[in-house]
Amino acid sequence: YRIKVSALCHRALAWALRLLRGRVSVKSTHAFVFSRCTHGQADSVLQTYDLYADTHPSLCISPHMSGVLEEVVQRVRPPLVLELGMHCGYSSVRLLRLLPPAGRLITVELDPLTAELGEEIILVSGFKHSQFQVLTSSSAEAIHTLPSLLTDLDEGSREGFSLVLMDHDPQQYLPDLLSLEREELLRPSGCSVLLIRRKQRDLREILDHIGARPDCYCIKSERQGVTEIFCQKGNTGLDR
Ligand SMILES: C[S@@+](CC[C@H](N)C(=O)[O-])C[C@H]1O[C@@H](n2cnc3c(N)ncnc32)[C@H](O)[C@@H]1O
Repeated sequence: YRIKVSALCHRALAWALRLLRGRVSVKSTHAFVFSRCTHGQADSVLQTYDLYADTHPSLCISPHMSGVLEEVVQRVRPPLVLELGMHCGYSSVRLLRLLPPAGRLITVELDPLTAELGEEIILVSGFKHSQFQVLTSSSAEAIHTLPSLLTDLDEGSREGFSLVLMDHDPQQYLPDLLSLEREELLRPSGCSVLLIRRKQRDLREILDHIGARPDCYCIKSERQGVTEIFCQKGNTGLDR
């Protein structure tokens, strides 16, 4: 009983602190993580982020969402991943940590300062530029530059992305998915697209579209605010 009360008190205190501290601050998130984590250790960087998010407002994906994300990365073992909405690099580090040895992440962030600080955190986590690339632009602009970027990669990666994480602007989810399809950037053998839902209505438009295209898409799972859709030309709609 005492443990339950103490856990409740901790949660109430964390909630009150987050409320008092108000808006999300990229600089304060970066400064906290940079100064307190053990440099070179991705696990320490993630733990420090979690500590920060306990008592400050944060845009990073939640621990439950992280669990779903990691499960998908371990299952898909993607050689090439696209992340739309890098923010301070929290989900980027979660992705990079579990990629196969030759795996590569391309991550997109609209805000230049956020992109710069997020990139520094990814480097502090011990990852190298041979493993990831940050594109500082809107997702729509980035997608247009991707075909030429992919031609410089190895043969396996040139086939396209086998995992895409969308956690940027929900109004862009559908237009960006359509652009990725048009530019033939999704791996023909199949691509998992993870959609982060923060508000109930976030996915309405994209899910309507997916429902109307069973030849190309199926919904694989919807858990903890993360929806996984599987895209494949000639999809039979059967569970994979
Ligand atoms: C919710 S945060 C992403 C959090 C991140 N996935 C994590 O867990 O650490 C959304 C980020 O997407 C960026 N963003 C918003 N609209 C965008 C767009 N159209 N293109 C690229 N980035 C965008 C924002 O600047 C913000 O940093």
